[in-house]
Amino acid sequence: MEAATVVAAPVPAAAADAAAAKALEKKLLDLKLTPSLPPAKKAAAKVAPKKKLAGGSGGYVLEDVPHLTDYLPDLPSFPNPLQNHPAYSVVKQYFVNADDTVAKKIVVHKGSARGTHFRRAGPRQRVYFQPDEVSAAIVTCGGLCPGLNTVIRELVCGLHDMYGVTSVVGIEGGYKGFYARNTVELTPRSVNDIHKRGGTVLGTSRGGQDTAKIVDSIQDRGINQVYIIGGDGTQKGAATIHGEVQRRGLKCAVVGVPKTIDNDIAVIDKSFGFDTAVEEAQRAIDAAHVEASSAENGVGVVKLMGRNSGFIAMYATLASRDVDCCLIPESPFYLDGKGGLLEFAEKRLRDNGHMVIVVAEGAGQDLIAKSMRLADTHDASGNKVLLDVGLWLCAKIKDHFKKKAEFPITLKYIDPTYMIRAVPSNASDNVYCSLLAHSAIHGAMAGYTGFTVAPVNGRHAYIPFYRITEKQNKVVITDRMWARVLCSTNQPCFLSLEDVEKAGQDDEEPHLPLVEGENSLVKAPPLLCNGGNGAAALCNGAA
Ligand SMILES: Nc1ncnc2c1ncn2[C@@H]1O[C@H](COP(=O)(O)OP(=O)(O)OP(=O)(O)O)[C@@H](O)[C@H]1O
Ligand SMILES: O=P(O)(O)OC[C@H]1O[C@](O)(CO)[C@@H](O)[C@@H]1O
Ligand SMILES: [Mg+2]
Repeated sequence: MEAATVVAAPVPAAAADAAAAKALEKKLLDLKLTPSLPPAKKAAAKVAPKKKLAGGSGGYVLEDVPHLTDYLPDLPSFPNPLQNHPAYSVVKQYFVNADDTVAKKIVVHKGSARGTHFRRAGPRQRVYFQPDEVSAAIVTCGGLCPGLNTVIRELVCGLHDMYGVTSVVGIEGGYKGFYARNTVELTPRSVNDIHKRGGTVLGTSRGGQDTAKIVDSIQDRGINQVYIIGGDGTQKGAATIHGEVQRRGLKCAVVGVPKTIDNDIAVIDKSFGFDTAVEEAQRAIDAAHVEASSAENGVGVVKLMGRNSGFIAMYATLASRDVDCCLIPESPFYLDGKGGLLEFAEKRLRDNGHMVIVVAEGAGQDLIAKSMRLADTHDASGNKVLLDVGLWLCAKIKDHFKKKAEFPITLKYIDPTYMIRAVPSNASDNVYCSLLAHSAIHGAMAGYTGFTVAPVNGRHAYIPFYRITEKQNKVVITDRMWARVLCSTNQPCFLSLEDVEKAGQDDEEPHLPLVEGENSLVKAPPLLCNGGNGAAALCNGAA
C-alpha cells in the first residue's frame, strides 16, 4: 500500500489501548512517517510558525511557504497530468518556473534592496498527489461575502477538470462542521450553477475553532487537501490547523483562500467580494442622494460595513461623487465645535440644500462608547460587537437641528448593511474567484501547504499564513488615497497634527523630507478643514 494512503487513514478508536497504539506507531514508523499521538494525548499544541527564508543577491528575500516534503522527505512526486490535458497542452510555458517569485514591493528606487518576495502561484511540472489519491475538503468560515459560491464551484470543477480529482466534500457550517456535522459530497454537477447565488451553499459560522477536533476529523476522514475560505480570523484558524497537521505528520495540504468584503487582509492586492460590495453600496448612496436632494435641507445617512477598515466606505464615496462626508474607523472625527461634523453639515446645507454622509460601521466607536458608557461585548469569534454608529449619528444630527427652529431638516437613514454582502459576485469578482481557486489547487497538488493564495501586485502568489495574519489591512489616512476622498468631498479632516503623526507611524512607506516651500505640511493653507483642531494637513500630498 502506498504511504500516502495510509497516513490519511483514520486512527482506530481503540488506539487508546497501549498495545494498539504501539502497533500503530510501529506501522507508521515503518512507513517513515511521524506517528499520530494516541487520542488521550491529542491536544493541539500551539507551535510557532517556522519561517522559510532564502536570501539572494541585491537584498532579495524569498518568504517561502511550507512544503509537504519539509516533514515527509520521502514523498514521491509524479508528472503533472495537465501536460496531457487537451486544453492546456498547447499552452506555451504553461508551467511556472520553479524559481518564479513575486515582489511584495513594486515601486523601487535605483539603490533600494530588492526586498521581500513570495512564491509565484501556478501549476508545477511535478505534483505530489495522484488524482485518485486526493480526498479534498472545502469549508467556508466567517461572514458572508459575494463570490464564496464561485470559489467553491471552481475548486470542485478545477480539481475535477484539470487534475481528474473526483473526491471532494464540503464541510457544513464553518469550522465546527468538521466535528459536529456530516460532510456533503461535491461534484461538478452539484455545484454547476451555485455561482449565481449569494451566500455559501456550505453555510458558515463564527467561533467553534477547536483545532484538535478539526484535525482529528481531517485524519479520520482521510482528507488530504483542505481548502479554507475565510477572512483574517479564518486564516489564523487555518494556520493552527496546518501547525497541528504538520505536528501529526499528516500528508495533508492546508490552503487558505482569503475572503472578506472589508478588504482588511494584509499584503494582498484586494480580497474577493470587495468590488461587488462597493458596487452594491453605490445603490444605497444613490438612493440617499435622491432622497436628500428632493427634500428641503435633506440629509441622507448611509451606514456601510467595515469593522476596523473603512475601504468599502472610502471606495464607495470615491466612486459615487455624491457624498459630502465619509467617516471611517481609521480617521477619528468629532461632532461639536469649530471644524466639527455638525458645523460642516450646517454649512453644506446652507450652500447646497442637501448632503449625503457615508459612515463605516466601525467609525466613531470611541465617541459612542463615551456617550453611552456601555461595556464591550464580543461575538463567538472574539470580534468586538460594534455600537450602531448610524442610528447614533442620525440622533445627534436631528438633536442639533431641532435646537435651530429656523433650520428644519429632513433626514433619511439607509442601512444596507447585509444587502451589500448577500448578493452574488459581479463579473470581475467571478473571474477573480476562479483564478484564486485554480491557483489554490495548483499549489496543493504541487505539495505546498500552510499558505494563503492571493494576488500581490497583480500576480498570484503563495503567502505564508503568518504574513497574512500578523496585522490587518487598514486605510492609511496619511496616504494619497484618503486625501483623494477628502478632496472629493471637501469635508473637514477632523485631525490634529498629533493624529496625523500617529497615523503615519503605521505607514510602511518612509516619509520623504519635503522640498522646502513645496507641499509643506506646516506652511500649506488649510485646504478643507476650516481650521478644525488646527489640522491643515491631509490634502497636501494629494497630487
Ligand atoms: N485567532 C484565531 N485562532 C484560531 N481561530 C480563529 C481565530 N480567530 C478567529 N478564528 C476562527 O475563524 C473563524 C472565522 O473568524 P471570524 O468570525 O473572525 O471571521 P473572519 O474569517 O475574520 O471573516 P470576516 O471577519 O470577514 O467575517 C471562526 O470559526 C473563528 O473561531
Ligand atoms: O455577520 P455578522 O456576525 O453580523 O458580522 C458582521 C461583520 O462581518 C463583516 O461583514 C465582515 O465579514 C463586517 O463588515 C461586519 O462587521
Ligand atoms: Mg475578520
